Amino acid sequence: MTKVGNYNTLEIHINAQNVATLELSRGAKSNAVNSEMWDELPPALELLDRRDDLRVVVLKGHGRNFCAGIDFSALKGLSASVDLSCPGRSREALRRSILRWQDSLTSLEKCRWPVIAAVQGACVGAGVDMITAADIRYCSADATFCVKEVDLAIVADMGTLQRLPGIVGEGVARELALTARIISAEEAKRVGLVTEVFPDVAALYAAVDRIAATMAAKSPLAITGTKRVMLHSRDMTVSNGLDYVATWNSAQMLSEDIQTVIESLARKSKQLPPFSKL
Ligand SMILES: CC/C=C\C=C\CC(=O)SCCNC(=O)CCNC(=O)[C@H](O)C(C)(C)COP(=O)(O)OP(=O)(O)OC[C@H]1O[C@@H](n2cnc3c(N)ncnc32)[C@H](O)[C@@H]1OP(=O)(O)O
Repeated sequence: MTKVGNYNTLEIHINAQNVATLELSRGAKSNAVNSEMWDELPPALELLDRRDDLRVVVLKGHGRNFCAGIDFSALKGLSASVDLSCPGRSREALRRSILRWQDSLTSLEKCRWPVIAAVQGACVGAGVDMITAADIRYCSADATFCVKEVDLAIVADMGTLQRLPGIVGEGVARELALTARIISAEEAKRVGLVTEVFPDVAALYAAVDRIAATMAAKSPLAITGTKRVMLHSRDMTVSNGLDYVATWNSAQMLSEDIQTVIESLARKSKQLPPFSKL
């Protein structure tokens, strides 16, 4: 494991399979997202995005809970930071702060490498925003999920209302967002918020390591292209998505990775061949 970057609220390690672990490291505060964490996420993900040798990012939370949502100090700081002498300027400043924090979580989507969220304990508010921007979600049996914002008298504005319907369906997303009901790991699996539930955190992390290693062994061109095309298609019509992937593949299908796979299949090899870094 090699540690990369230097952050106060995050820890990043990269293992021998080129899988990065991005850990929220405010365990003592249930990984509540303070203003420093909002600021540190984009450069951390840009650093991972830039690395040609990487293959997968695993997003974890240190300690008992995955993420307790926005740190109440950041929420207070947001309104305290605006200049109340001019309502127009105040609202413009607030809007820009909200957009900047939205971008912070969207950096999980912008990272070309797939992001797997591994959730234990509580995942609340901004924690749900965060995992809905990941590509795949798994959890341990003690995990709970809550779209908490209406209980704080706010409209969720960091991505859950936009991304959750595509993951669990419109009806379930509305029920969760309008009631702020806490759901268990089992219910999260039933509604499709997570793909699998593991008995405990050790089993969760072991399984995620295995899954990440499997993905890391595949063609990085195919993996990054699949993430990009699926994100593009999510926000487009089917015909627009098909057109996009035709253009994408006309640029990618001449890759040496495809030749390598075809040669390996011709040798009747049971294993994937090694692929060079991007
Ligand atoms: C522009 C707006 C942008 C973003 C908006 C986002 C909206 C949201 O995120 S809404 C959700 C806000 N979060 C919450 O309401 C959760 C509050 N916390 C809890 O309910 C619980 O702490 C828990 C997450 C269920 C975990 O419970 P437990 O395991 O019993 O731990 P605790 O002892 O309660 O907490 C440990 C430690 O963490 C501190 N902490 C927890 N949450 C927050 C928080 N949101 N902000 C700041 N600090 C938090 C808690 O105070 C404890 O610290 P101590 O120093 O030990 O007191």
